[in-house]
Amino acid sequence: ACSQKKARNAALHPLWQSPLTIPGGTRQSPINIQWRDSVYDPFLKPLKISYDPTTCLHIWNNGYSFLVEFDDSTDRSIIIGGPLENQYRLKQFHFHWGAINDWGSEHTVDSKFYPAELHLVHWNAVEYPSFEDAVMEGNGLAVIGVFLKLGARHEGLQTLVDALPAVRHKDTVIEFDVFDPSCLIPSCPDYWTYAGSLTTPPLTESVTWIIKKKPIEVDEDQLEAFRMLLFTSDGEEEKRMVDNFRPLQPLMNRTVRSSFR
Ligand SMILES: COc1ccc(C[C@H]2SC(=S)NC2=O)c(OC)c1
Ligand SMILES: [Zn+2]
Repeated sequence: ACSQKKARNAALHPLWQSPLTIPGGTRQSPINIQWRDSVYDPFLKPLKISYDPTTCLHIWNNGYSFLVEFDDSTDRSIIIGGPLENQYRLKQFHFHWGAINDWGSEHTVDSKFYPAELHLVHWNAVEYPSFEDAVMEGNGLAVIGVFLKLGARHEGLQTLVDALPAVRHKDTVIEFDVFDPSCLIPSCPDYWTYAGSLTTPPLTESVTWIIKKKPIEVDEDQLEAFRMLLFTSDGEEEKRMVDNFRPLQPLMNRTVRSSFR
């Protein structure tokens, strides 16, 4: 049986060959957000987002997702307010998606999957000297999650989609020097927030999650553009980059708060 398990594990994408849960993990992500169990917190502030589009650096395919990375050497692109004690600096954003539209998001709402989910990753540069340090601290990171649903074409996303063929293979990168990711965040201020973790190794429990209630709309061609990316490097047998989301994790002793009634 253990050799069967080993064989099954070997069939998994490297992302999931490591343990799916970390021993002793009490605040793992993603989770299902049960709307009726979330608790309205009147003390939650509005989230303030101020990004400088010229801090955008490049897009790269890291073999798990495609990331748009930002110059985080100054406080030019930051978020503040919401559930956060400090301001946090934008480091990168990336997406998770499925092979088909029935699944793809990491978080679910009342057990409903969305076809994709955007993560905007920020780190606490007020208290920690580097992103790598912040990744190891309970209040080190703040990730804004935005659900993508099938609908109208998203013009802001299209500039990103047009660049994807150039990063089709793992470890390819292209310059991408002006992009304002706030165009990917719904204007509706409503969000849920909870204490969680990275959703890929090292799975550290360092993320304050801010999950926007309203999804953004993207069209089928834009989702298909995500699905033509590859997990594999040029010259390797092609494996389509799809289903790059972690399974749901137990809520354990956590409450999800909402910024709205
Ligand atoms: C070593 O530090 C890391 C490693 C991996 C990711 C990406 C994961 S975590 C997340 S949220 N979604 C993802 O796919 C990081 O992002 C903050 C940070
Ligand atoms: Zn992510």
